[in-house]
Amino acid sequence: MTACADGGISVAQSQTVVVKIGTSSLTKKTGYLAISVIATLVETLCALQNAGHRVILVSSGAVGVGCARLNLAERPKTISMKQAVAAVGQGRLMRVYDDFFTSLNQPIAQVLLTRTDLVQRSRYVNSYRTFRQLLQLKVIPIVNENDTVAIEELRFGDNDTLSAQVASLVGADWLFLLTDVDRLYSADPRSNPDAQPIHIVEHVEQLEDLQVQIGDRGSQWGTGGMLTKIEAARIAANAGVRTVITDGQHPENLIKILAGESLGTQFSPKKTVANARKRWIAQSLVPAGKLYLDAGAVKAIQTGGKSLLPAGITEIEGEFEQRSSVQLCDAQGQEIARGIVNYSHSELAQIMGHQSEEISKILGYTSSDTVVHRDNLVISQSL
Ligand SMILES: Nc1ncnc2c1ncn2[C@@H]1O[C@H](COP(=O)(O)OP(=O)(O)O)[C@@H](O)[C@H]1O
Ligand SMILES: N[C@@H](CCC(=O)OP(=O)(O)O)C(=O)O
Repeated sequence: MTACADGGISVAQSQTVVVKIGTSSLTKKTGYLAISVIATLVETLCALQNAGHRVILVSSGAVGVGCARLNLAERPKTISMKQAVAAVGQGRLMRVYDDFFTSLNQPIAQVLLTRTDLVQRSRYVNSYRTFRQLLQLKVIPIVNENDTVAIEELRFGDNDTLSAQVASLVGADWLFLLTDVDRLYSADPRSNPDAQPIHIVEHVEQLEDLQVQIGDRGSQWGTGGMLTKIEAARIAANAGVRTVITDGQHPENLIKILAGESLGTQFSPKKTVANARKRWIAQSLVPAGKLYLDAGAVKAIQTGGKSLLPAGITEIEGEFEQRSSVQLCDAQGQEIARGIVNYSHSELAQIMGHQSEEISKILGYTSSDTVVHRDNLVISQSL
């Protein structure tokens, strides 16, 4: 990759590209499919695939298309209704994609994920292998959340986050978020006509300094608005993926952006990236509890790169088993790290504040000298 004079990036080699398209771009105000957008999207993805890139499409639209099919005027409010409507829409959506891709002789695959699929390490690795195999077969996987079976506590909830997790899982080079605005603005351009366009974001944290106002409400059919797109860009940047928020009405712009044109808002990836296992701990696992630490333990973890010992724990919150993910917090409740625990909450209640040598006397056995080993611990600032 080389930097262009206008700030864009020019790409010569084969890249792994994840493209997410939102409901607001796939459907018209009437709720019916935006056929010309889908046709251009399909042509663009096939062109990228034929140019030697590996392509994954994350497509929303199951709920929106299901609503149109059932003549519902607004997005369902109850979970069971949403799940039923998504089941109607997902099949139709894939039928349309298959017709378009087949006319360009491009095989596709449907991959429906729930958050649980990425929480368990073996399923996470298995999902990675499936994507790798599909890409080797030159198939374009089309991913969506498995809305019909996902339970509330273990949902991605929005496809921006899902697409970033997929980009991190497969080690993508690019994540494109296609939406109904052409880029990020200093405020929601729908309600602020004076909002200023933002072309490049070197660090996601910089948005706070720039005082960018991010509406959390999406369009009529969209889910997360800009908030979830920024969160997706943060997850992707931490995984070394470059994110671009760009206009869903013009999917053909993807080719221009890959060729170096500066369109949309580009988020630079981090230069040093945590390894895949640490990213899985920080981004895919859902914390089941909190451990509050004394100042000495906070310092040992934050600056000393040490494991967490029982002596440094002052309080435990939540009920969890061994090998669960927990948040490690300072006395003020601020998260400083995340990690996988070697003891359950009831075991920790007995050994907290004690020296590691006392564990076997208190519990009658020792699973480990550490509560969270440093290999299973990720500092929050680093991600
Ligand atoms: N700072 C901002 N810059 C651009 N758009 C914003 C901003 N804050 C909120 N938005 C809103 O986010 C919407 C896109 O989110 P959403 O409707 O969820 O899209 P999608 O269906 O593509 O995921 C835009 O239509 C816009 O009104
Ligand atoms: N999984 C849902 C989409 C959820 C979602 O994030 O929607 P959007 O904000 O339009 O990208 C569906 O297929 O309807």
